[in-house]
Amino acid sequence: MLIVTRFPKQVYMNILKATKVGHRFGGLRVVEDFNLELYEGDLVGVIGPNGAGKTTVFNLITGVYRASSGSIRFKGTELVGKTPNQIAALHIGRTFQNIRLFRDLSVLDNVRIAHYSQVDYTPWEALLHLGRFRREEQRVIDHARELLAIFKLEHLAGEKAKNLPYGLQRRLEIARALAISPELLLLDEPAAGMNPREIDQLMELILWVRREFKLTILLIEHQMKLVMGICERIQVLDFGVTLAEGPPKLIQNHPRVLEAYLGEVPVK
Ligand SMILES: Nc1ncnc2c1ncn2[C@@H]1O[C@H](COP(=O)(O)OP(=O)(O)OP(=O)(O)O)[C@@H](O)[C@H]1O
Repeated sequence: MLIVTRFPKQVYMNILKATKVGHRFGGLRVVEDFNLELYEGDLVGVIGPNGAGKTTVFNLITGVYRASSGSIRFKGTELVGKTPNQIAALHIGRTFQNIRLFRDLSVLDNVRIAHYSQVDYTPWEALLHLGRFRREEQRVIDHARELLAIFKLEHLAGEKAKNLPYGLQRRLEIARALAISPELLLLDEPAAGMNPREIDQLMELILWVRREFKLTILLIEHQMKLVMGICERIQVLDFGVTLAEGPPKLIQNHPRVLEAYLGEVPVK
């Protein structure tokens, strides 16, 4: 296992290592020679123009797509070839670019359902409502309520998800992703559609969640304020190829990044 020393006396374990990852849709190569290393506690951003391959990278990590080539290792375990459920069971959580809540279920049930890949009872115990089933059910409900309280959504527990304002739906998605107790959290455009005040709150929330849940976070974002404000490292994709990577200051002034973004997104 690779380790890196960032500060004296502290070592950080390698969490994710993507090596020479490639992906094609038919004849179209959308990710090429993608490399990424994440260390425990990292907060890293992936940026790039529309269609650059960012969400595809998330889908490759989470098993939605199977990489055409290369390797993606999570704490040493190869993810390529695993199903999304198997990958979630390894404690890799994610949110989606287009909110994917169960719109007609309550806020509480949205978080509750996410726990079921990890409950510890047999179908028989569930059918007969035996002790272990009841205890597990209570544990799931308690944990779901705890998460709602953390995300200041507890008072909306009984409300249908679709009735929440957009910003709160995004927050609920993050709460739900935390239900599987992730070690690695992937956030796909968490600030999409948010107003500047909501973005400020989201930035604080992401930093707090990372600290509180001891997470490693990889996020895709078009909102440069958020990316430049909280990410320690940024990887820039364009046409599936990494254009640049490094700390925000370096990326902000990188000529190839400015060129790729010209006329699209203000980098400052
Ligand atoms: N299921 C699919 N089948 C075919 N092509 C796809 C599929 N999903 C994505 N693509 C193509 O792959 C390329 C990369 O798409 P991707 O969604 O990863 O980009 P992105 O960087 O996340 O873009 P955006 O910022 O607009 O979300 C695009 O050209 C897209 O049209």
